[in-house]
Amino acid sequence: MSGIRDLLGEAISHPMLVLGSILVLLLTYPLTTALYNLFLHPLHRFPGPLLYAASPYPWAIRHALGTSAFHTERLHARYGPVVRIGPNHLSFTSPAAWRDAYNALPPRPGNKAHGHWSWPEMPKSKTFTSATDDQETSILQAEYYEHGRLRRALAPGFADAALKRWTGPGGTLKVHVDLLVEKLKGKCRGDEGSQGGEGTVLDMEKWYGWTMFDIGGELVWGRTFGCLDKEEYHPWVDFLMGTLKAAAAMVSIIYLGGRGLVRILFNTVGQKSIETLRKMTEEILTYRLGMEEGRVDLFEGLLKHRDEWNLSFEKLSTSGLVMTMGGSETLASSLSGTTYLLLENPSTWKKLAEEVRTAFTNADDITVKATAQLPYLTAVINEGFRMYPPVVADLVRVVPPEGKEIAGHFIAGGALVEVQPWSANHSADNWVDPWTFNPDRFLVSEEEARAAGNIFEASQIFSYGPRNCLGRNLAYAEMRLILARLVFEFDMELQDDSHDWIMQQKTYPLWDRLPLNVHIKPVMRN
Ligand code: HEM
Repeated sequence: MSGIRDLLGEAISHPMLVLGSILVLLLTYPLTTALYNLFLHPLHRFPGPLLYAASPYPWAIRHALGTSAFHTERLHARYGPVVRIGPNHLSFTSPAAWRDAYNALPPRPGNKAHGHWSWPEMPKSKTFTSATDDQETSILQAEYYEHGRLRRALAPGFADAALKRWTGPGGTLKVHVDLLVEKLKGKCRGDEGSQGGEGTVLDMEKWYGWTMFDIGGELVWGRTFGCLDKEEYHPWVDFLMGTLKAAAAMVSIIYLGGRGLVRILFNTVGQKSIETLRKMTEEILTYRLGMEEGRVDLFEGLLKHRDEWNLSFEKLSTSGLVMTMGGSETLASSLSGTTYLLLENPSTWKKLAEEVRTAFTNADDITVKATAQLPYLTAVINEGFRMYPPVVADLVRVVPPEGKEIAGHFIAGGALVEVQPWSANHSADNWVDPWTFNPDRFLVSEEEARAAGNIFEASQIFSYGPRNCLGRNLAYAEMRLILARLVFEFDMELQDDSHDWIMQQKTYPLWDRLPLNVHIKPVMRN
């Protein structure tokens, strides 16, 4: 006994031996974890690169760098419709996966009452939705019961009656589209008195962004941000867009188990930014709260329940912020992406111009209702959504404890699963020539398209199921109105420096859009 004690004492007193033991321990843990992930983990049979199966680092690093969505698509092209992109993380591309992972779960024994303990839907992964535990939740992060309540409260703001009011004559949308067109014509005129016959080169990405945030400001906060007028982003919008990269990095850190570190970052270096955002939002929200009751906008539904549900100032701020970003940033992407795709494929622009310019002779006749009758315009929008989905990834769900079948595979409880719109929308399993911008594929019925190899159901850019996008109809209305009006008013040509615009960008997982330089020239009419 004393021999062993002596031996241990001698070992501990030898610094090299102590250092060596610590090193071995440090190496053993990740090594055994990697071996477990590769050979014993419940997901070990799913295909994917060994490094991604063994360790969460490769995915996390790519996510923080904004390259994970493009890379996941390449992995699907190599490994098929299901790929293991992290030790406990699967990505799917098949349409069935949308249904299986995002729909409400059917009632099952022990789950009849949909009580608090049950899993009525696969919940969103908190790694992706909540950076800290003390954050106020918006509809995006809210859990099942709170989510249902918030969704019901917000729904009237998205109903047809509200939509008609904004899109009709004198409505917010029309006013802003008129302003956009006037501004662009002004830019083309340049010198006073010129008719703008030569046109000019503009960064359309910015013009779309300014327009969409001005509309978003009106619909959520009751006033425009004045971006179009000033031709620059409002500081609040600028600030919010600047946080996307940091948010992606936070997700990566949490993915690696560093939630504690994120909390520390929030409470130290992040404090100044949080305080700035709080102050700016306070001013905007105070203005909205001072407006008359009973407004028809996206926020009123929530305000109606303010006292009943004891909604805090923070809670209202977070909700307004999420709706502004969700409704404006996404549409700025779609308008920019669709314009780029049309101009990169001039025959599609020509076909759309023919349809719009034949249907209308007067700009005032271009309404949401009238543009809904243009089949090629709708096909262009759907194909633009497919090829440049504004939310490329990160709609991650957690499999319930008992496990679940997804797209024909049994997945163990606790696994993270997702369908990444970028991958599903570029999969050759779902589309013929997936990298070709071909709006014609959307001109036929769903059955005919399927027979030809195009599965419409695979493109779910608004997500799927009870948590899908509330703003879908509004998004279509805005896309139709703005695209039709611009095509009616202007000829456009892509500048050389904007070719290959999409693939040069990063995703966080919203697009970090680059300037889209377009030569625009007003269409001369008698
Ligand atoms: C092309 C445009 C748009 C796209 C691609 C889009 C996409 C999405 C996606 C993918 C989600 C689900 C997010 C998640 O599960 O975490 C979502 C939710 C949501 N979107 Fe949109 N969106 C668009 C436009 C809009 C607009 C114009 C509004 C209006 C403000 C809006 C409001 C919302 C709201 C309130 C939710 C939360 C729904 C819920 O959780 O029940 N979106 N959107």
